[in-house]
Amino acid sequence: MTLAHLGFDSWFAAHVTDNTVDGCSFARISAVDRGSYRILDGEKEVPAELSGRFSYQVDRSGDLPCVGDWVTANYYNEDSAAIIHRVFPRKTFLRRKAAGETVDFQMIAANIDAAFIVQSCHFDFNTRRLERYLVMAADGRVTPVVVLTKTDLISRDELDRKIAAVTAVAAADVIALSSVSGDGFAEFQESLAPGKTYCFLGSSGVGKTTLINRLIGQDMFATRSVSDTGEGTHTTSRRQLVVLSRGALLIDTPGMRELGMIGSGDGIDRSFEEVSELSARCRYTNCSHQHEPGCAVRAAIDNGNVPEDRYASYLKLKKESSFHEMTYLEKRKKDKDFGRFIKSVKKHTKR
Ligand SMILES: Nc1nc2c(ncn2[C@@H]2O[C@H](COP(=O)(O)OP(=O)(O)OP(=O)(O)O)[C@@H](O)[C@H]2O)c(=O)[nH]1
Ligand SMILES: [Zn+2]
Repeated sequence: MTLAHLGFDSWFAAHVTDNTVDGCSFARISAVDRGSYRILDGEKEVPAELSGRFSYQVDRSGDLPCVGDWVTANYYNEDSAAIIHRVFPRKTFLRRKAAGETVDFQMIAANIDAAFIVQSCHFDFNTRRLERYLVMAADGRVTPVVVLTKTDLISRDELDRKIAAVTAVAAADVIALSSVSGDGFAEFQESLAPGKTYCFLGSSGVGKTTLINRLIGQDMFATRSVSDTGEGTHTTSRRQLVVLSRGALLIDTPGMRELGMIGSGDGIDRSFEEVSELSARCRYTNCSHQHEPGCAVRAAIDNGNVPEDRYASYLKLKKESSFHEMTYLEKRKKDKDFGRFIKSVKKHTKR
């Protein structure tokens, strides 16, 4: 297996710099457990820790490596352990607000090509909740795919209505399946591309674990737990990035299972594009869309082009996220700094 099989593509190759390379290898973070890491390079998976310099330079938790990150590392002790020197810029990410009053974000996973937003057709189905997950995906530029599970529990008509309700709020593909009858599973599995990274988001009980276990199946590489390597107390965590037998990559972290808090306003504007586009057409640039004359948003609600409840959830999400806007802007600036740093060194990526 090569780095390309683990998802190292031309985007990352273009972000290689002389600085990042000097004598280091590239690897992908496969597990994080309280400051200790596991890294994978296609041939081996070893425990790793951050270099002193890196630890010292990191000033916010979001800059620490998370599952799915590409890093540069030095191996030692006959390649049985490694030191992490740098984290590559993230192509995409999932993050949530850190607990408490801070404005920091907690990175949950990076470099995910598509997030499966799972809702059960049965009890969990809720388009408002779906919107939250869509915003979270849009925030980190992850492509959302909606998966409706437990189709065995409802009629075909009801399923059609649910699919229509999803497509009304989500610019995303919709997959419907049942892990009990097996309907839709094969198509779902075939939609996973080798070398692409996926994850599952959704409330507890919607059927994520059932689906993941079915995908992983009996694959030994995927299911062998990290602790099996017997390397002591730091390796008790389960591997969080697994390679499925058909070559697709799956990220499943404990943090992903407790998602719920949204990230930033930018994601909201992206997933409520029709609303944010309207607001650009209001007469006043600082329009509150409440009673100003020439308000394009109110006009669209009044003539039924934008459903009132959709607009209400847009406002609600905006309000929740405004507190974190600052952090996001800071982050953007940082990304720009990273951009300046880019010098392509393609020869280092031929492996
Ligand atoms: N009828 C039906 N039940 C299902 C289906 N998929 C899963 N279940 C059941 O739903 C329950 C919850 O499934 P899980 O896979 O544990 O759900 P989860 O989303 O992983 O939940 P957490 O582990 O709490 O995050 C279990 O009792 C499953 O057997 C399905 O397609 N149809
Ligand atoms: Zn307005």
